[in-house]
Amino acid sequence: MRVLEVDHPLVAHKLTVLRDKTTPSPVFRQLTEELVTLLAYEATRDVRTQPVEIETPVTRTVGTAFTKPTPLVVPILRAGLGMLEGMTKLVPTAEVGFLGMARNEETLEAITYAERLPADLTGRQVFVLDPMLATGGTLREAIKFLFARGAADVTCICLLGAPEGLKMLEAELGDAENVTIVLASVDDRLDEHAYIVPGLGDAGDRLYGIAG
Ligand SMILES: O=P(O)(O)OC[C@H]1O[C@H](OP(=O)(O)OP(=O)(O)O)[C@H](O)[C@@H]1O
Ligand SMILES: O=c1cc[nH]c(=O)[nH]1
Ligand SMILES: [Mg+2]
Repeated sequence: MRVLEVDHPLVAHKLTVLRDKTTPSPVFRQLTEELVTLLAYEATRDVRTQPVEIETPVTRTVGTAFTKPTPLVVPILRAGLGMLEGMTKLVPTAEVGFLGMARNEETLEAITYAERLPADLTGRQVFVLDPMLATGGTLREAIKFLFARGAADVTCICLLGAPEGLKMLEAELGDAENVTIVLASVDDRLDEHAYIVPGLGDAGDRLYGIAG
């Protein structure tokens, strides 16, 4: 498993405003989108491409095109939905599948309540979007699910991660060369409720309001 913490002043600045508890939802949504676009630039470095011959107004030349089938982007509902627009802006030809998952806040177990993905993901490159990697339970289940469907490799784009969650994923998937986690920051720790510290609070609530 590869972990890439993106070190860039634009990312650091936007993340600081995002963390601020006085930042209202509309600004939070806008910043999330902008951050994902910056992270996606790094996360797509190994996207599969092939040479393609084209004609410019001047001459014929060989350029680069995505290899088919195109990448599949999977936002994890709810909070991951706030990252979708930022990703598809950069990769507009990507297909999009959905996973609805929620962490039980008492047991911390991740449950899957919705799934709309191609039945066969054989050979597909998959980009998972979820802003928070706390205990890592949600991403572990999502990654397992995608490999069970045949995905070739999985890159998770997150805003924040906790060392505890990364350690757990490393222990479970450490040998997997086809898993990459790209984050804006690896924070300090989890608190007693398994919230990321310093974190940004509940990403879903800050994007969309309090869950029922
Ligand atoms: O690493 P974990 O400990 O599993 O926690 C992280 C998960 O918690 C949040 O979702 P949540 O369950 O709050 O659902 P929501 O997006 O609907 O708010 C977050 O978006 C992750 O999916
Ligand atoms: O800090 C955290 C942990 C889990 N889910 C969130 O939205 N935030
Ligand atoms: Mg939530």
